[in-house]
Amino acid sequence: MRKKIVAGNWKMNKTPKEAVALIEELKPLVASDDVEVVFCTPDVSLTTALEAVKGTNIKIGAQNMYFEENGAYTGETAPSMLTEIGVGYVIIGHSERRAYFAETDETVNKKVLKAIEHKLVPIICVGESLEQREQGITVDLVRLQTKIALKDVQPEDAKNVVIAYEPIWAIGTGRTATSQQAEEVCAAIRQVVSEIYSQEVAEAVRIQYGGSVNGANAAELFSMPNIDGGLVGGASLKAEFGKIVNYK
Ligand SMILES: O=C(CO)COP(=O)(O)O
Repeated sequence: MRKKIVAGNWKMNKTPKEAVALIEELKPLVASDDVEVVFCTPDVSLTTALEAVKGTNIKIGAQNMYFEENGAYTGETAPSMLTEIGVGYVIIGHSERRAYFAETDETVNKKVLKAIEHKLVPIICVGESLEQREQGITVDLVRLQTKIALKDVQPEDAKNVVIAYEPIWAIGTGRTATSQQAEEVCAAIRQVVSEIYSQEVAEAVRIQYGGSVNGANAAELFSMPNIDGGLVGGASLKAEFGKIVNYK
């Protein structure tokens, strides 16, 4: 049985002080033995966030990292900088990074490989635009994004990655994919993982849905057979996140 994983992507929200206040508010609400809970905070809040979650099951993740070890890459964060402070997860290839910061399937793959080398769990984001959905190429596109992201990833490592299916048209719009739409694409992702590796790897890999997940729709989405939790934006910054984690 795959353990569900619900991650909050805080995006560029909350100063370090605000992050602590939010974590203190959410701590009692997100307590769960069944669900892995991750808060992905801005980099400058990671240290205080790690302090704030001590003694709980909550894990802390970053929202991005670079694929080099160190060097002249102004403004970037190296994987060892994350692991040294105790970060365990990192979002890779979010559609906002692809749209505003020129990330490509190839840089996503480099980051995934580097994250794995450093024993960070990558949360790899894939998903189509509205135009692509209307063209009927969603599954083709998401298959391709998944294949390129996992290039050269070894089967044992692939079992531990998390893939987040986030249709761009559903992000921050209040327009959630229906559970059938989300399930169809998450099933297609699991199918491509089984084609690349094996049924065993496909059964192990966790696939999240993201895009306007809220307290009211989480239960239906997360009960679908191929949806193993969610990557949550707006609603992860509110008490509502507790309802999403405890969706049952
Ligand atoms: O982009 C998202 C999570 O990474 C989803 O954002 P919203 O939940 O705000 O739609």
